[in-house]
Amino acid sequence: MNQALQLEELAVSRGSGPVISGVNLTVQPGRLMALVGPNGAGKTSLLEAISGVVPASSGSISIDGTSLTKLSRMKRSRLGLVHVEQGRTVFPSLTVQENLELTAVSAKELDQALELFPELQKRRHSASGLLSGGEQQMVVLARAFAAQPKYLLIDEMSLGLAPVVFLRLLPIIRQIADSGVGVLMVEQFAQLSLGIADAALVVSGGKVTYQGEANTLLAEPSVLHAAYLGN
Ligand SMILES: Nc1ncnc2c1ncn2[C@@H]1O[C@H](COP(=O)(O)OP(=O)(O)OP(=O)(O)O)[C@@H](O)[C@H]1O
Repeated sequence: MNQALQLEELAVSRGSGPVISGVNLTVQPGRLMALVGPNGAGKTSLLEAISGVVPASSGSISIDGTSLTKLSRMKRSRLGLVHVEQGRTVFPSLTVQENLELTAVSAKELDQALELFPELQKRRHSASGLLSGGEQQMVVLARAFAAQPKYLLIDEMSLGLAPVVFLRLLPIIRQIADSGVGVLMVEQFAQLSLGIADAALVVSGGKVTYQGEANTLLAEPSVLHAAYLGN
């Protein structure tokens, strides 16, 4: 069986009309793909179509050979697809541990998720609303990891964070991929996300304008620039 999150000729329409078309991609377990592109390119819409927040207008989505295209959001998550949506926050009155208990498969997964974040272990019994913005994003990420995803979609983890705080999260996202999770990460800080990624996908104007090794884009900024411009 083909172990991967796979999209074939995926298209998405929103109120304004088509926003994504003809997307083909494969994310394998243990691999990290950075999805970058200009504002309004359709990156969030693409993640939302994969997890089932919005329907795909055509094309197919599958994980490990099982088609997701017609499945509800809940069924997709039961198959191991976890989506950290843009602007997702903690439940502030719940402690760190209680936030993780909402998704953790068992106490073992909860502890494994906390092991990724020594900062959170120390604050395990603190109300999450009392944590810093960066620590709250760690709770969001830990909560996603505690759900034991096979494939993880992460949308703009850096939103509202100082770059220095985001820099602390990047190696943890790499660690999550190295533990065997396939990660597709949308990020406005293209260079930083490409720096930890294996593969890159650039979307501009709703179409894929680059797909390949992340290193190639880091080594050739002109290729990245051209892809952003839709060339
Ligand atoms: N809920 C919605 N209803 C109608 N149109 C939408 C909706 N959300 C997004 N769009 C439109 O879809 C297009 C793609 O937006 P999307 O948010 O997917 O892009 P993006 O690449 O994630 O942008 P950004 O980097 O600014 O978040 C835009 O033209 C946007 O106006």
